Amino acid sequence: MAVTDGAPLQLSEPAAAAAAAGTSSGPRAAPARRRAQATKRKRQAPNGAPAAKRGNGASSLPAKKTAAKPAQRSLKGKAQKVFSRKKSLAGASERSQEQKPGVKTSSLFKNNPEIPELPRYAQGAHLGNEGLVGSAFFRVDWSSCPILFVICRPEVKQVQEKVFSSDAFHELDLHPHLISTLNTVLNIFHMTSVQKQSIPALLEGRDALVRSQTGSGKTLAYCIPVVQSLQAMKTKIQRGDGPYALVLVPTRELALQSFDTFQKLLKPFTWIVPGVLMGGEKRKSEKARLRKGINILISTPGRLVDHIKSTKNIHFSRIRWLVLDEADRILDLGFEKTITVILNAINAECQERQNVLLSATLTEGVTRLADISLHNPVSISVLDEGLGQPYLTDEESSDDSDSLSDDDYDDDDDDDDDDEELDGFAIPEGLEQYVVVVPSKLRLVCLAAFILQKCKFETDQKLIVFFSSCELVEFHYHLFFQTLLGSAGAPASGQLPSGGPRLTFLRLHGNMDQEERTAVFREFAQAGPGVLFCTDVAARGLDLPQVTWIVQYNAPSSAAEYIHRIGRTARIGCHGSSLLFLAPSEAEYVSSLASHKINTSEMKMEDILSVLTRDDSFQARRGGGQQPQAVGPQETQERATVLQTVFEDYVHSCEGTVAWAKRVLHPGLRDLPRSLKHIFHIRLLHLGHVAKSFGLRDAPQNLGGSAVKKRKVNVKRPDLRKRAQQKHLAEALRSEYASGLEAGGAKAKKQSKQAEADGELGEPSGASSSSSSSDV
Ligand SMILES: Nc1ncnc2c1ncn2[C@@H]1O[C@H](COP(=O)(O)OP(=O)(O)OP(=O)(O)O)[C@@H](O)[C@H]1O
Repeated sequence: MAVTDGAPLQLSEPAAAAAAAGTSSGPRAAPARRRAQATKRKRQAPNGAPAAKRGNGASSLPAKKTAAKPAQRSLKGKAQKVFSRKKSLAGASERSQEQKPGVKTSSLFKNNPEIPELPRYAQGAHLGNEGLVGSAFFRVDWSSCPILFVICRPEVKQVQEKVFSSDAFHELDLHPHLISTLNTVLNIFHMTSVQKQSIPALLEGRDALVRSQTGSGKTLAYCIPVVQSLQAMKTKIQRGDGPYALVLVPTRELALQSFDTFQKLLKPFTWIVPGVLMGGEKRKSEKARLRKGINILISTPGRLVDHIKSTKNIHFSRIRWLVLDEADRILDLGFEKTITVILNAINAECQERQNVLLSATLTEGVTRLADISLHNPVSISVLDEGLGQPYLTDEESSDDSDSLSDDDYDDDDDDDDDDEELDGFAIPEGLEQYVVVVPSKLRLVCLAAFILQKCKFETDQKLIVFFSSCELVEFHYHLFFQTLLGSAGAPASGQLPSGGPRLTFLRLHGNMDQEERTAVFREFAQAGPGVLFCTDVAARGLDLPQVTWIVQYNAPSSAAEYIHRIGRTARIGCHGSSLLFLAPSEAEYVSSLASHKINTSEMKMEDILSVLTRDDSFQARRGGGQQPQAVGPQETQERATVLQTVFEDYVHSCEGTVAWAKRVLHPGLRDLPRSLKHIFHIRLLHLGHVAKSFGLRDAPQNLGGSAVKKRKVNVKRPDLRKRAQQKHLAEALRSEYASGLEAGGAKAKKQSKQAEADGELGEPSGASSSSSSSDV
């Protein structure tokens, strides 16, 4: 991999000097002139970043429903407050620094909990830098790491699956134009393993239950037989005939993806018209398209039910194919009842059809769905033999995703298993998985350093960074965009080679309007190097080419989610890597993953941070420039402090951003599986330290200085405890729904009702979610 020199990022002198001295210039120190200049620039996009609403992430506006207006406003034009290239601004800042003592940036490297040693088989990875040795890096403070644990897990192997077969498409009995489209338009010649097994069976007219790893070509496995059979119908299909094939997918992006694939395959068969229905689109124009006729109908379940109820021109009398893609996800999102309504509607009009159900995992719910939707199906699984049963037993499958109760926060109740459905699930061979254990205080700088490492010092890097909620995505997107883009994203500086890496920041989550989501999805799919900040809205099924790294900044809610997230890289036989961030108190999660045959290697935080020594933008400056620069670990620490100061200065540059940072700080309030509560729990984190990872200088008052104290009170007073549990539950539900995917809880119900009223049911329906999965 080519390594390039980094472009220096020019910190204003005082910021650097303050950081070197452990201080920073506070926002109030900024003179009026500087503010005025910043305001003047407000509407100018930072260098290299467009000012459009969407696009490469240049927008200063958080997505519609996410961030509060004051915070939005405060963000505009702030970036260069810190990264000013203008001497006059630096000078102004310097003067203010002299006039008013700055705010101290407390040490990032003191009083951190010890980083526990991971089991030997989880180690060995490094970034390729001359390493800093971590042993002397931290002072142990056991008081902030109250729980000791012993890691003990079985040795596991990464499951591997042969992606490609040696069989070419032309060996199949397909229309020659279909084969040439595959070869010339899609540039595809040989079948993947799952295609090799599925396509012949489907061409024979069988129903099929298909299970295969992420990125193994499942979409074409059903698209090809559908197109082949429809173009071959004796009576030529007319547009006005309506749907011959119905494809149900869980999310809008997947609907678009499937639609794109059909569109390509149908190029030689122009009389067959594909169409997509999905939440977020205008219902009226969808009705008009239905009236004209759609022969291959791709839809999200909620929106289809909406049309079934309200659109006269929808009928299923000619349906020959029913495809349920990502069936596990459809059920996870609470669409069981919705699917039942759709099945009943189709069955009422036609019985004779082929049914295909594709799922990465086979839970009990998926099995039930297969039972009611498939007839004598062929079961296709291209996983290694002996990797477990395709179906789960009742005991293995505890489908409780939508049955949260107060007990979810009951510390004593650990009788549940989080991610039961992974037996036999495959991780692509070319995927290397890493974990980095980072104390809370250093989280933010570590993520920034990793992004800089990949995007500034390496070429052709495309990263997806997963967060657990829309708010977290918005917050970090803006924070990084405003503070880092000056260095890596706007390589006007001569040190980056011309045509070299150019950093793009994008974000994708469920609170963005559909137009923006579609644009971002398409842009990132086609983009070169860049970083996509997202929720799990992008975790499943999305085919985003050439993604090299998956970063999980917030841990996934289950091992299944972990696999879906990392499945966005190393697709279709390519190589890719993933990195999971964990706090020291969360290190045991490595064992939990290993128990599901998910084997990670450790990446050292020090190695990630050491990239900062290659970037003189973060050089700490000393008074008069007399003292020698630090070297080795000390230099890394100083530069990390400079970077943290940049973040803190930015966040504290106005009340809006401080308030925003406080609002998104909800550690441990996510809907995590009960069996993992002992790993991911707010009481195990030091809130003051966590606050630093949001660019805050102190722990927010309203969250209390010590979560441990809170807990003690709650233990003594059950009534308070219960109330706290309910509050946590509400937060968890809100957070999960806010990811744009998960449904459940009062808010989801309310939203669903609203959506029903608006006729916008493309996204998961809370009403459906609250229904019991056993209804199917
Ligand atoms: N036979 C093939 N040869 C080369 N590339 C292929 C082949 N089949 C599919 N692809 C490409 O592989 C990528 C992944 O395919 P696809 O999205 O269908 O995978 P998937 O199994 O549905 O993944 P996921 O489980 O994540 O949804 C796509 O870009 C697709 O064009």
